[in-house]
Amino acid sequence: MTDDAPTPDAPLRIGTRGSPLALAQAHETRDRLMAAHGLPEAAFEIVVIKVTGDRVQDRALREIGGKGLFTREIEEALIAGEIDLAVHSMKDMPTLQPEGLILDTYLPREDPRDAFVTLGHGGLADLPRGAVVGTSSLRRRAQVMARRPDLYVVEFRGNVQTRLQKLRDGVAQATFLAMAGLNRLGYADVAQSPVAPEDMLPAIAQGAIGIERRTSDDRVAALLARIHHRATGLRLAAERALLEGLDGSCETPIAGLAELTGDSLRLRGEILSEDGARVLSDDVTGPATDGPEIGRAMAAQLLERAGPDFWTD
Ligand SMILES: NCc1[nH]cc(CCC(=O)O)c1CC(=O)O
Repeated sequence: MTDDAPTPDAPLRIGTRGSPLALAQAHETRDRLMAAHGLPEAAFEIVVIKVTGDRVQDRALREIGGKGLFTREIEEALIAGEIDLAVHSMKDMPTLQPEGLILDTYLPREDPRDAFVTLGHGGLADLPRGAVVGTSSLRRRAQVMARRPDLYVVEFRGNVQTRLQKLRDGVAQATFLAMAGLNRLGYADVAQSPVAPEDMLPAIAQGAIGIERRTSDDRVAALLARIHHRATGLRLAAERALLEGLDGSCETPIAGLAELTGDSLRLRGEILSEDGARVLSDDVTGPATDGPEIGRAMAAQLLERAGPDFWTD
């Protein structure tokens, strides 16, 4: 290791939210850095930052600020030099980073699929007429309504335990969670079944962890270079170009998934009206390194087909 490696006296400060999933992701980042550089655990410090999105539990996220709600305060700490890197669920990240920050390091992606979680109802198709599905995601809401217009969708927030309790209390018959979150938290026993992307295309970047740093910090850049997962980076480049082209925020139901097979990349994208009545999708395969172009072209194509009033009607 070089002279400027972090030490127990001057540890590398890893910023994260305090939720169980965020902490698991910060620990995974630390463990990968330890292994890649032969550093002791004491060379790292996990710094928990309280963010608005975690404090406010009684309102829908899009009412209190939409995308960036879980990340803005962490980015401020990074800019202020209170932490040296920030670990994020890429699904929650806007496509543009604040001046002075860069987000180009990805850990190997977890399962990107959604999980259908229920206490004894099989799959979405097996739910009785008029059953209730809990979700706070506009995408999942629209996708459920597209396939089962007879169902009711109610707002569902909180951690995995809270949501399972709501199912036990009969507030809803089913909910959706990211497989990645369940896997990272070790909830293998939770009543769940992965939903095929053909049935429900996941959120852009679902299951991917990204690490943000100060653009000027060459030392951290060098440390992170060794844990970057290239294949995840290629997939995310395609998905996030699609998101950026669609100008996606939390306020619009958008789904997308890129997959790599050897040197070829397949990108699937989908936009939905909020009530799920209109669904437009696209599926394009091209060279693995053309993700940004494929994503941008798909966004333009979908917007063209959607017309100006798709999300405002
Ligand atoms: N919006 C919240 C959020 N952000 C990332 C994940 C799951 C983990 C991931 O996708 O990486 C979740 C919860 C969920 O959708 O179940």
